[in-house]
Amino acid sequence: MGGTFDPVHHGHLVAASEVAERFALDEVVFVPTGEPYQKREHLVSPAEDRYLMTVIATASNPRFSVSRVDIDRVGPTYTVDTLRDLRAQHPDAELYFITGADALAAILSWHRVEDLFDLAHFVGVTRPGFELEADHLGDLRPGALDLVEIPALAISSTECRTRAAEGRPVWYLVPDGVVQYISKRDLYRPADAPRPDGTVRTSDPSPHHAPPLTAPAPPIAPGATP
Ligand SMILES: Nc1ncnc2c1ncn2[C@@H]1O[C@H](COP(=O)(O)OP(=O)(O)OP(=O)(O)O)[C@@H](O)[C@H]1O
Ligand SMILES: O=C(O)c1ccc[n+]([C@@H]2O[C@H](COP(=O)([O-])O)[C@@H](O)[C@H]2O)c1
Repeated sequence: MGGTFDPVHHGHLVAASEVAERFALDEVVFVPTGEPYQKREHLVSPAEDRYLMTVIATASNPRFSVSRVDIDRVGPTYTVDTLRDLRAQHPDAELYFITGADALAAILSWHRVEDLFDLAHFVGVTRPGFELEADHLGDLRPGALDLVEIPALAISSTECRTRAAEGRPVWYLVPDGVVQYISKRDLYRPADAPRPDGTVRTSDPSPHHAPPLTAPAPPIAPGATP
């Protein structure tokens, strides 16, 4: 399952879990994008932060793992490269690529879309506010896509970022460890916004690499804002 995961939220996790169950998948590999070129106009958090949040969010599920293939590749992230790299790492695996209805609607604009369906079977999951239609693939490859109805969770990373920026809670939209990571790294808050302790950040979080996590994040009581 590819995504920008800025931050990863329960909509992503439920989608992965539902598809894993439906297709009896052995493993779901979350692949945070390196350079999500179609989101360039927005400010995207450093790849290492998005990677670490995804590791934290998936750690409790033995069937979930996180791959660095996209964040370690230089240049715009294209799914055709993601799938080729994963295929090289797992030559005997049957690959499925999980997308939400919104991403699926734009799939014809993806780089080398004509090659994608040789590399993986595509699974589109329902998402509140978006139509899920096989027509989005045009007549590229009949049978290359399955559509799966999942429990509707109207959660988006945009909403989580907006809430965090405004000092509103993201508890229960994202896993607890991700709430703590957002707080620890001071993600999404405007640089001049006062923190809960009254201090003001003097510089943005490092643009490319998060500092090593040498100590666990201090516990934050539910109800406190990140
Ligand atoms: N609530 C959800 N339900 C189902 N699928 C989702 C949901 N949120 C995201 N997805 C899917 O997960 C994948 C990764 O999404 P992404 O990381 O861009 O999250 P997002 O919430 O869409 O982010 P943003 O709001 O920043 O655009 C995409 O295929 C997307 O369609
Ligand atoms: O290959 C492409 O051209 C392409 C264009 C847009 C998105 N994708 C992939 O779609 C997945 C979801 O992307 P996003 O931007 O909605 O987080 C992620 O794995 C992206 O790399 C891929």
